[in-house]
Amino acid sequence: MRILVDENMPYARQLFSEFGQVEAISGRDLTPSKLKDVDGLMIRSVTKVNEALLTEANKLSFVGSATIGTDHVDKSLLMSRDISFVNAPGCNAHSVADYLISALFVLAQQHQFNLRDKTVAIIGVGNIGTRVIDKCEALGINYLLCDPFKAPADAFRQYVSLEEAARADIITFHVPLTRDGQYPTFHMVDEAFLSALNPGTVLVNASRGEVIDNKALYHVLSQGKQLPTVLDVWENEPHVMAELLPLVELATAHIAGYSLEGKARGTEMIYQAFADHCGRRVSQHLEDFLPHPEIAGFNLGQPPTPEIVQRLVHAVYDVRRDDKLFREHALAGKGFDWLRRFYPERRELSSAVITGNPSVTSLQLAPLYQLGFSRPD
Ligand SMILES: NC(=O)C1=CN([C@@H]2O[C@H](COP(=O)(O)OP(=O)(O)OC[C@H]3O[C@@H](n4cnc5c(N)ncnc54)[C@H](O)[C@@H]3O)[C@@H](O)[C@H]2O)C=CC1
Ligand SMILES: O=C(O)C(=O)[C@H](O)COP(=O)(O)O
Repeated sequence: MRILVDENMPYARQLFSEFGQVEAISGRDLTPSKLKDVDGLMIRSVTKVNEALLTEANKLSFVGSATIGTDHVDKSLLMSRDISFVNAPGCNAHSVADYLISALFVLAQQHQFNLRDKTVAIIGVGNIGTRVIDKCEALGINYLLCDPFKAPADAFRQYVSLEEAARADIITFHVPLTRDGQYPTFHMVDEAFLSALNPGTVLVNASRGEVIDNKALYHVLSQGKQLPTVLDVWENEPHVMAELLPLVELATAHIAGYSLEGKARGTEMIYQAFADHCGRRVSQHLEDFLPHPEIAGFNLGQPPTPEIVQRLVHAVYDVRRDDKLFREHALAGKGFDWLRRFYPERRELSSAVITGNPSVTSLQLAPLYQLGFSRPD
């Protein structure tokens, strides 16, 4: 059996070798001829799976994407050709939510506001949005939910319209990229949306670049409207709109989901699905591969104050590291893709165990666990 795996997929060679011959490829540069006589194709979001790519795919029976998003894959085409498709729902949801919290702490510091006085509108309440809710609750931040698909069937939570959500202090997008239907997300943030926002509204996009019309954003920001903006994703990646970069407060190379755990979980999920597809039992597990984190935990000598919580989060992941690298390299040559290919190891908050000395009660530590840190065994 021949299997192609994206080179940016941790542990893929070890896992998929048990099924046959594995070749690592650059997902963005995959050409049709590479798929001749290939049985399984394991990709990430940079590989567009369409008619053109599959012209020489004479044996392909399985495509796995180690990602949450699936907008890069023509699923009906795969179905029509009897090729199984599997993605990895939720694999890096914790990672994206960690990214958001790390970014909000930075903005709160830069703009001298208290997150507890702010309301966050969460647009898209799926795997990521739900984790963002947990983190907001852990930090005592108010939130509004906007998800027209979830709202009708969710008796436990209240939802608001996008117009109401737009009045929040912070708006964060966790939607898939869609172009059809009643609530498409393509350019859901356009010039009209941006113009209607109160000055000072914080915008965060860690979903897909095309959710925000980048030209409109540039236009509104360049006219001097204050909208502190965090962009992890960009229209036309890997080609970032250069003029927009200086106007954005935090800028990163589509790495919100790039914790080692998030990426490795994605690989493991499609490995398990491929084993099923082949009628085999899995014999390897992620926990056998993940290395010990550099920061294994913290022992608190006093109850956690907001400042301590921020320092703990930034000790595990500080988005300013990635923002700096982005500004130095993203616009040059293959900079955007290299920042992703050679992404420095980053761990999820859950990789750090929090304990306290006897003066710290478990009740005082509970919000840290809700935020995503781990409890001792
Ligand atoms: N920046 C990054 O590194 C990453 C980005 N993503 C992006 O985040 C997206 C969301 O991920 P998950 O939460 O795991 O997906 P999910 O499928 O669990 O949740 C998405 C939610 O968005 C809702 N939604 C769809 N259209 C909407 C609209 N017009 N308005 C409001 N809500 C809408 C859906 O009903 C659903 O509840 C992915 O599709 C992917 O594009 C995912 C992982 C990493
Ligand atoms: O999971 C998703 O959806 C994502 O956006 C990925 O984390 C993005 O990473 P690549 O697939 O582009 O490496």
